Amino acid sequence: MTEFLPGLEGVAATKSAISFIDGEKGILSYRGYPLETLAANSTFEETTLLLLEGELPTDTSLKSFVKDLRAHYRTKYHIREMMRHFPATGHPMDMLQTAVSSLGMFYPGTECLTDANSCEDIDYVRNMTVNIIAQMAPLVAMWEHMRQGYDPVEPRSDLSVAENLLYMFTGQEPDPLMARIMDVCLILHAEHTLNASTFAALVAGSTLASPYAVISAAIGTLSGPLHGGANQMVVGMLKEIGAPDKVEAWVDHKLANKEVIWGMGHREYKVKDPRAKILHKLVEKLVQERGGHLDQMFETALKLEEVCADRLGHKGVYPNVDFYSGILYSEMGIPEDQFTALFAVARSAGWLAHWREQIANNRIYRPTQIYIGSEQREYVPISKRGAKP
Ligand SMILES: CC(=O)SCCNC(=O)CCNC(=O)[C@H](O)C(C)(C)COP(=O)(O)OP(=O)(O)OC[C@H]1O[C@@H](n2cnc3c(N)ncnc32)[C@H](O)[C@@H]1OP(=O)(O)O
Ligand SMILES: O=C([O-])CC(=O)C(=O)O
Repeated sequence: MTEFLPGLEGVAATKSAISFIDGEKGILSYRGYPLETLAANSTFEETTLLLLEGELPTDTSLKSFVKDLRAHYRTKYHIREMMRHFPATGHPMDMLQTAVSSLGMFYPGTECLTDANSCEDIDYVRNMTVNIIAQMAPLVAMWEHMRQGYDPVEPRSDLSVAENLLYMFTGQEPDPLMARIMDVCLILHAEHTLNASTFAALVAGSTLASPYAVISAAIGTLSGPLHGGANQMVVGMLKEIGAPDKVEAWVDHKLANKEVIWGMGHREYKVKDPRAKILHKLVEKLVQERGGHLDQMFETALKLEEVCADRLGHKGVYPNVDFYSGILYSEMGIPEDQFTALFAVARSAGWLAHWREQIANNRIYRPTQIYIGSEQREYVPISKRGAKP
C-alpha cells in the first residue's frame, strides 16, 4: 500500500552534501561549517563558492570568482527595455521571475545537459551559475528605480554583491555598516536544505530544463507567504497589531480563528531558528547605532515573540528566518515588497548548488498519487444530462 504523507513531511527526496539542519538543537551548517561562523567571518561571495564547490576557496579562486561575478553585474539592454514595460504596481518577485526566465532566451546551450555525466565540468553550467547569481541583485535594485519612473543606477564593478546591491538601490555610496549587514543577510539566506523552492528547482532541474527555467520555478515558489513571502507579511502584521499592549489579544484572536502568525513556525526547527537569532542581534545593533531608541515595530515584535512562546512553544513554534529579516530590512529603509526579492538574491546560490548536484546524478522526479476519484463511467451526451449543474 502506498503511504501518503501530506507535505512530504519526513520524506527524503534526495541525498545532498550541501547543508545540514538539526531542528531540535537549532543547528544549521553549510558544507560542515556552522552558520554562525560563516556569518561572523565570511562574505556572500566566499559562502557562495563554498556552497557551489564544497570547499572554502583559496585566495586565487575567490578573486577569480569575484572578478567573474562583477563582470556580469550589467543587465542586457533588451531585458531593461522589457522591464520598462512592466506595470509599476507589479510585485518585485513577479518582475524577478519574469526577468530571469526571459534571460534564458539569450543563453542557449542546454543541449549539453543531456550528457548528464559530464555536466558538472562543462563551461555552460559554470558560466550560467555565475551569470544568474551576478544578475539577481542588479535586477532587484534596477526595478526599484524603474518602477518609480527613473532610469536604473549603473552597476559598479569595484563593489561586492552586497555593496553594489545597496549602491544600485539607493544611488549612494554604501554605508560600511549597512553593507556588512546586507552581506550577512545574504549569507544567512543563501541555503537551507530541501525547502519548497529548492525542491521546485530540483524537480525542474531533473527534467534537464535550462537553469533559467529552474531558477524561475524556484523564485515563483519562494514568493508564497508560507515560504519566503512571509517576511513581507511580518511587517504588515506588526503594523496591524500596532503596539506591544495589543499583542496578547491579537494573538489569542488569531489562534481562536485558526489563523497563522507570520514569521513563526518551521517544518524543520522546533526551537528559535538560528538565523532568526543572528538577525535579531543585527536589529539590536542597528538600533544601538541609531542611539538605542526602540521603535514601536521592534517593541511589538519582541512582545509577539514572548506571547507566541507562551501560546505556541509547546508545538515547537518559534520565530523563523522571515520574522526578524522583515524587521531588519524595514529598519534599513527597504520597501516591504522587496524583502522576498532580497531573499531570492541570496537563495540563488543554494538553488544553483542543488541544481548542480541534481544534474550530476540525475533521475527525473516523478512521484505517485493515491487516486480518490470515480470509477470508470459512461460518457453521457450533453442533451441527456438534465438541468442539474
Ligand atoms: C523561509 C521560510 O519558508 S520560513 C517559513 C515562513 N512561513 C511562515 O512564517 C508562515 C507561518 N508558518 C506556517 O504557516 C508554518 O509554520 C509552516 C508553513 C512554516 C510550516 O508548516 P508545517 O510544517 O506544515 O507545520 P504545521 O502547519 O503542521 O504546524 C504544526 C502545528 O503548529 C501550528 N503552527 C505552525 N505554525 C504556526 C503559526 N505560524 N501560527 C500559528 N500556529 C502555527 C499549526 O497550526 C499546527 O498546530 P496543530 O498541530 O494544533 O494543528
Ligand atoms: O527550509 C524551509 O522549509 C524554508 C526555507 O527555505 C528556510 O527556512 O530558509
